[in-house]
Amino acid sequence: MKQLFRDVDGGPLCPDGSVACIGAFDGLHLGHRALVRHAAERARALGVPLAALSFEPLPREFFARGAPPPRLMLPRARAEGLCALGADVVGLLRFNAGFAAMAPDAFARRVLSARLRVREVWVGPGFRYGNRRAGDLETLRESGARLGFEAGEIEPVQLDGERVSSTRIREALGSGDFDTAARLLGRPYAIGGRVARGRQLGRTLGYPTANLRFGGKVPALQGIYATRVHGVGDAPWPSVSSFGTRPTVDGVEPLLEAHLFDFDGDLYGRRIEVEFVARLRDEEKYPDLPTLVAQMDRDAARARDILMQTPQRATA
Ligand SMILES: Cc1cc2nc3c(=O)[nH]c(=O)nc-3n(C[C@H](O)[C@H](O)[C@H](O)COP(=O)(O)O)c2cc1C
Ligand SMILES: Nc1ncnc2c1ncn2[C@@H]1O[C@H](COP(=O)(O)OP(=O)(O)O)[C@@H](O)[C@H]1O
Repeated sequence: MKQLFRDVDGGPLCPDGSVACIGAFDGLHLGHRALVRHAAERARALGVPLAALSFEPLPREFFARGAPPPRLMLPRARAEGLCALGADVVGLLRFNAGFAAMAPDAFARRVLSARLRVREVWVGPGFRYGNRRAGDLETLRESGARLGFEAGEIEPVQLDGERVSSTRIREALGSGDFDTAARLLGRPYAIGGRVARGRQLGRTLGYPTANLRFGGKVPALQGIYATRVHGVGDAPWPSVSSFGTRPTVDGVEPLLEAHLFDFDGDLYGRRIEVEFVARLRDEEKYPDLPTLVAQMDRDAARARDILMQTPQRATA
């Protein structure tokens, strides 16, 4: 990670100026990538750093409160992805009541001007910001005229005649359509994290599983999947994974658990990425553990077959 900040106020982060791009950036799909890459080119042309601005929690999570909408990626993966696309500074601004109440011009003054000394700001089509979503490209340009920056928006990125959006990706993931999700994302859908300890029951069932927490967020998919785990061997590791609350063992917190085929070793604390290849079924509550294990045997056999027949999806 290059430089991460979370607060609206504080000292200038880019004293010699910057180019900024702003978005929720959930998923970092083809549209987000086009925006960040364009802003990165502008930053290079002007010889200043690129600041990518996003929010945590996501605005729609903040407003939904009780029933937050599912999300595609955790903040760490989003920040790392933004850096990989060319951001030198990443802002994951704390989206709280105070932030939501900020007028558009105050956002421009405090964040864009005081903290980042922006010279250009780039946003996606239809971008809105500030209290009651009152800010748009026009208000950004008005603030810029006073504060000394320019603002622009990129063309919408389309796929199959429709705009690429996080909503379309959530829908594709929900129905297990990983080909469509991968085409919208420009890479296969994967969830990364650090392997945590569980109840150590898996090994007694013959299925040790590397567990990833989803940080209390609502994932965009649930069920049993054929997967490939990145970060263990040199090549993606064939595996079968469960993403759910484990009703059979009275689980509560949703966990992503990956069982790596023909692997025996300690993964605790390791950073891995679980790439989703195909959906096998919904999670079920079984009457006892032998019934669950018999089903896991069938899941594992099917996952092996599918993985053998499915080539690695490409990254754009
Ligand atoms: C392929 C696979 C399928 C699973 N299917 C279910 C399921 O349908 N219902 C369920 O309650 N748990 C399911 N689980 C989760 C197990 O209950 C869990 O892995 C087990 O309790 C071990 O937990 P531990 O990692 O905390 O030791 C599945 C796990 C795997 C690897
Ligand atoms: N084939 C395997 N797939 C996944 N994890 C494995 C495997 N073999 C050993 N492990 C290790 O065992 C741990 C999982 O064992 P498990 O009994 O399910 O414990 P826990 O409940 O703590 O996840 C993993 O985190 C990893 O360190």
